[in-house]
Amino acid sequence: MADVKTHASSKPPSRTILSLGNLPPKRTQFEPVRTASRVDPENPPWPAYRGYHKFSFANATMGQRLPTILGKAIDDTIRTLNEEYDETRIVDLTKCIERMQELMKDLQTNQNLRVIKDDGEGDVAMWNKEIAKFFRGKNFMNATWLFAEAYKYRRLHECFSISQHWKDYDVFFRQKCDTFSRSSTAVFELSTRFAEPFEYAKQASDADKLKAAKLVFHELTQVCLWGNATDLSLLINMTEDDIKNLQSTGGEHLAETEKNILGNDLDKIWETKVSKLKGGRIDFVLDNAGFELYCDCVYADWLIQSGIANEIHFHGKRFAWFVSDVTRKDWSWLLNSMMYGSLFPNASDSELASLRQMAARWKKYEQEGKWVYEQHPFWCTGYAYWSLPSEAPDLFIHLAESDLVIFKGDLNARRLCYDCQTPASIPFETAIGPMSSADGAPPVVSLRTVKSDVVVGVDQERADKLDKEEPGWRISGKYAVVLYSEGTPGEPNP
Ligand SMILES: O=P(O)(O)OC[C@H]1O[C@](O)(CO)[C@@H](O)[C@@H]1O
Repeated sequence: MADVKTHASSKPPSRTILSLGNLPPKRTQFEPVRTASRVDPENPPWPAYRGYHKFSFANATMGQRLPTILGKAIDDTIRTLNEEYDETRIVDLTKCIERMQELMKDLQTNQNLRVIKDDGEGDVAMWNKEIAKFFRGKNFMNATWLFAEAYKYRRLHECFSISQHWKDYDVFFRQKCDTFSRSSTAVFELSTRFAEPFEYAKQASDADKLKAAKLVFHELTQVCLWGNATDLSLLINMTEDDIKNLQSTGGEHLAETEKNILGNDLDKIWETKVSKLKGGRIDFVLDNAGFELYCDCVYADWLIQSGIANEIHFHGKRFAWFVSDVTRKDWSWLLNSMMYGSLFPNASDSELASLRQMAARWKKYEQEGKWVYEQHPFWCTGYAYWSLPSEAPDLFIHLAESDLVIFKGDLNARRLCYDCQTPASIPFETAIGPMSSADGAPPVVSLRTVKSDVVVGVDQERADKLDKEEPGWRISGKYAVVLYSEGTPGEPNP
């Protein structure tokens, strides 16, 4: 073999200096970096966040938060194990715990992402196609944060879904129930206002009614928005008072917090959409169980009573997801414990009656088909919503029939915007790509308290100032956005 160092071709070429004076000037900003057709889960429209990025919340989440969350999940399962008496179930659950410990090892030693085992769930094909096409050879820290974090929750589900007796076990269920029962002040603040059917003043003219409806819309949308501040995955060490502060629902507090809504389309949503809607269909893509779900339901109740909607679809998760997301069990738990439970030992009889009155009405909505709870497998995948029309066309066509789709919370916002380093000033419509521009894309609202890096639809100067003066503002949950896209009416063509 020729010595590479002395071979003629290894000599550096002599330097040629080009004069480029007549070419167009260099640009420094290219937006978006990738056009929709070149975007894929490993290559979002702007550079992705990844676990190894120390500048991003991805790093703390993948490195510390996820192992802590998994450790608590193991503790919960051991508690259940200690309460079990049947030998076959005990042996079966012990294996689930061993699988969780293996997952912990994979996470802490940053293993490559393997395929999901076939546990008969409707999402296995979607997961494995995405892993095979885009994440082969990637590990927890260098895969995109959105995918790696979602993948961890799917692997956690697999620990149970391949068991015999514990397929639907929810390691976060105890915690979810617990926060709702610790939210009594805000729970009764709302139930005592909204238990009685909503009515306009007797002499009110149509104009008065519209004005009153606008005010209620403004305030209830904010109640629904700030209900998202109580997120179990972040509030592990919260005191009762901290929770109370986050949940204040009084008018004064709302006026104060409206200043913290950095991108605020509330008026636009009312003027162009909600005020014109009569007997429409509204969809909620839910986020957290317990108090946030309760706020969503209070809001949905008013949307029905005011005649704005006659059908509400609630989209939840099929299994335990990002700690506190709503599953069907959480949904039933909320309505039934409001109706029959004894969660609030210090509440007065009249407060408890208000809660039961509301629960009875909500259950009736369900029986009448005015409220529909759904759980499409796509919601528990690692795909961003840019992929919703192509990966879940049935779901897209279903959403296209809605008059308004409200996406709750931070994770939904991350998935709408592809969870990448989008400049803050990029308009919401651009940031959500096909969910705004695809044929049939429905009107979409994002109600989000900001708890992770990606922020769009916000004045760039304000975002830059906060980056400089208030480090941590992107993950504190102190700020929020209410962003709206009108969509692209027409026949869906996913
Ligand atoms: O319940 P939310 O509002 O979706 O928030 C979930 C939290 O978890 C994260 O996914 C990070 O783990 C962030 O999106 C956010 O901090």
